[in-house]
Amino acid sequence: MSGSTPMMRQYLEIKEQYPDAILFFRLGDFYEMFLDDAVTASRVLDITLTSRNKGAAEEVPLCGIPYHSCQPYIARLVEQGYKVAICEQVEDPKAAKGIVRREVVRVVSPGLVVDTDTLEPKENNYLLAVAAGRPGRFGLAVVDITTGEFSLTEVSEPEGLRGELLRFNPREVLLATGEEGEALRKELAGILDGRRVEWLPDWVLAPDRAEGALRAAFDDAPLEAFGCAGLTGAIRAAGAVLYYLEETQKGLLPHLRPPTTSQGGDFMVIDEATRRNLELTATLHDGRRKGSLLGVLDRTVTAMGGRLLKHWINQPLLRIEPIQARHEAVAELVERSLLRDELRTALDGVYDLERLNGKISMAHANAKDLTALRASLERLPGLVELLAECESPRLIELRRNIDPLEELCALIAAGIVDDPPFVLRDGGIIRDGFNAELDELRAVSREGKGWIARLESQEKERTGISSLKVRFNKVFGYYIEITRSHLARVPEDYQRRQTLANAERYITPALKEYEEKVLGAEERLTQLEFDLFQGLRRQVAAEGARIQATAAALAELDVFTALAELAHERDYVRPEMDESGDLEIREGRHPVIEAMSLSERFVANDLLMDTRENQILIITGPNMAGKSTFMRQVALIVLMAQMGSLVPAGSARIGVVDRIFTRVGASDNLARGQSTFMVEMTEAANILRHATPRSLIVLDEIGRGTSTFDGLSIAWAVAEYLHDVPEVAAKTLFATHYHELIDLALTRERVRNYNIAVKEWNEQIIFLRKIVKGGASHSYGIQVARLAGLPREVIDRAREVLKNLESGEFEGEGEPRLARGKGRKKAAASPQLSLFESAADPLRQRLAELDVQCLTPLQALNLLDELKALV
Ligand SMILES: Nc1ncnc2c1ncn2[C@@H]1O[C@H](COP(=O)(O)OP(=O)(O)OP(=O)(O)O)[C@@H](O)[C@H]1O
Repeated sequence: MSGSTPMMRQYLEIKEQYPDAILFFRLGDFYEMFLDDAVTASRVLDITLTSRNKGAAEEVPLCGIPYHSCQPYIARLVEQGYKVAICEQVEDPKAAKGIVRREVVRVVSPGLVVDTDTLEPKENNYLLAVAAGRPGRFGLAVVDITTGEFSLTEVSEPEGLRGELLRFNPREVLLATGEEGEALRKELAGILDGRRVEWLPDWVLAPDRAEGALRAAFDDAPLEAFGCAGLTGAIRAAGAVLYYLEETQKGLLPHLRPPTTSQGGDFMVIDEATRRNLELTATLHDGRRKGSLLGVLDRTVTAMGGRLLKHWINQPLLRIEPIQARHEAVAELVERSLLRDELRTALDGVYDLERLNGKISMAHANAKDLTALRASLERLPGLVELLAECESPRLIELRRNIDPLEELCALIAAGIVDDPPFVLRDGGIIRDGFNAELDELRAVSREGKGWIARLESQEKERTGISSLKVRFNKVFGYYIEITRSHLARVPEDYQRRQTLANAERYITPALKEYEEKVLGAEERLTQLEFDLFQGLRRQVAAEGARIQATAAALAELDVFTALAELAHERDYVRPEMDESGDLEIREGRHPVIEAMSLSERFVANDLLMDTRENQILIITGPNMAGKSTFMRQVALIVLMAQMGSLVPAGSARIGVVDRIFTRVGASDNLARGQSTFMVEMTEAANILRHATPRSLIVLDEIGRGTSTFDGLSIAWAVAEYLHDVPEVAAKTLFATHYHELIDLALTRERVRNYNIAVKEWNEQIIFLRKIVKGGASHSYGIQVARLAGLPREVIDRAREVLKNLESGEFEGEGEPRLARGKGRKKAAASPQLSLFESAADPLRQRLAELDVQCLTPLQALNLLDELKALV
């Protein structure tokens, strides 16, 4: 219907290839959108919707934006999750026979933004592909096209996959159509919200094709070079990413780095729940950086450093030597405060070399980007010299890795003026003396302009007309303008060109001669400048790998100096690292809470955990006492130590931890269609399945989301399991309001009780914030409720009810009912406990038949259910 004109036919043909994108169709100085695209774009961009052939049967909705200010419009559409295909005129309209040839030159989507002005400087903008690997394994490929970073990972559990997705936090995710993609979408439910999902045809991910594409992208290197040989999932995901880049960027990106591959075992594993709960890079309540660990730690002065720091927080190390190497570098910079200041001052003037390099190699960079590169490179010799003083091996290595790129710096300095314009087509970019032809053309143009400028005063004098003016416009070029009242004095040699209401415009042969010179020279000039600029940009792009290597070294240097600055300011210490499995922290503090302005001073606390005597610490104490704070602070100190930072403590000895698990609070995950309790149990099951004796577990009030007895039973069983089963015997911090759990220490040798001290005073409680040995006898829930302002009657009645409950909780001899009985088979030597003292015989029998060793956590849960039914 709308294809009645050749242009519309061309439009529809192109649009057919990009059905899911909004097509920006270049028409002269505008990008036009038609039909449904126009309706959508006019709504999202708030621009006027008009139509072609208005009123006719073939009315076509239409809207447009000027091409020279298209960036903000593209950014807004992409921000809203749309994909934009940019279709340009690819031949000169003057030279075209018939309709101008048009092609899509680039597609922009949330994961493919190259206009770095619209991106957060200290955040990567990731595009991520997920693909299934060998049974039970998942591969991921991640790209940031602004920096050229490309990495592959394989994980072996769905939890790991979700954790990785959260770690990279991509704006766009690539999945294969068909069953595989559908299954992955279900697996990632909740996590994909707010991210664009692009569905790729499944043949793209065929293992052979993907492998071929990956190798072809990097000089046919063998897969071993990328460390991904045999990792089918990672290779397939890489194939997906490369395909999408090829399709949308029209050719691969020259600055894309060969991928690096990581697998389980390289970094500390932090699952999805733990990442969120510990608020590593975003807070739980508003998802912002401020208030998170990253928010506190980030003192970097460059965008590259900011992004690297985030990586480090997200990927703490496991091997002692590299951890210590980082500590040593930071510690040296803490000591040398003058050097640190100088380094930070020098780094402060360094622009985002990674993204500049990306722009340069994708040919998006303008002259200002090259001067920014030059200004950054000029800092390098100074930085290298400052680093010459350093002694720690990592800093010495960084110094070696900084390539001063002096010839590149000199090239840009010689070629580009100090403060060039943003626009590339209007000249004024290339420095005098860089190119002889350019200098000559400039001289001609200058001379001509000078002659024309002098003409005005000469002619005024010759004609005696004081209001005579020499002017220029695009239609007539240069002309002489004389007002009506002086027409009588116009000389013979003036030739009239135009008559206005109160003036006449003239030219002279000499004026036209000079005009030709000037305009000819200028036209040639701008073209030549543009060509020279492009040549320069290509020369710089050819050194992309060196720029990237230097950028990486600078980013790391920035992170070291930033961590040192923070450590100095907040009085952190260098932790001692070993493989002992112990955690010994003196005067530890919570890095984020201590940095907030509290009404009270932050109270430091000690901790001792090991695998011999202090494996499980049961922490009791009233609400609001500081249990969660204490446990999180331990986890954060361990994580900070292993990422290479110094830690907020008086002293610390950290036995390297392989995973940190947390089960904290009630984090609803209704998006996954699970209840609060179900989420809690799923997380607990995950912990029991994956913990190792080298792990650290933080359990905050497990079992709270169900009835008291059910919850207590589960908490009890979980603690016993962590104690008794050697394969999962992780160091565990277990905060609880079930005071019955204190009794676990009676029967389990590596369980210790602690509580957070409070003082009672006039029915009030005073929080002392000190962790002390022993269990708390009391939860003071009612006092805290009173602090919160519950009405007096409610508080009084609660006291009464509590009294009744408490009297029922103990038996005649004052023993808690829970502390008696048979307990698990394993603890034969200890006093026997049973939760089910009064149960009838079938229950006993069922219990006796049980082989606890053979139960999975899920079976254990089902069993509990069954046992309860028997009761
Ligand atoms: N060591 C400390 N020094 C100073 N203030 C602290 C300390 N620990 C905790 N606080 C303050 O107490 C508040 C409550 O702490 P937290 O949430 O850890 O208590 P909790 O015992 O886990 O409470 P609940 O059992 O109700 O969850 C914190 O928000 C913080 O402001």
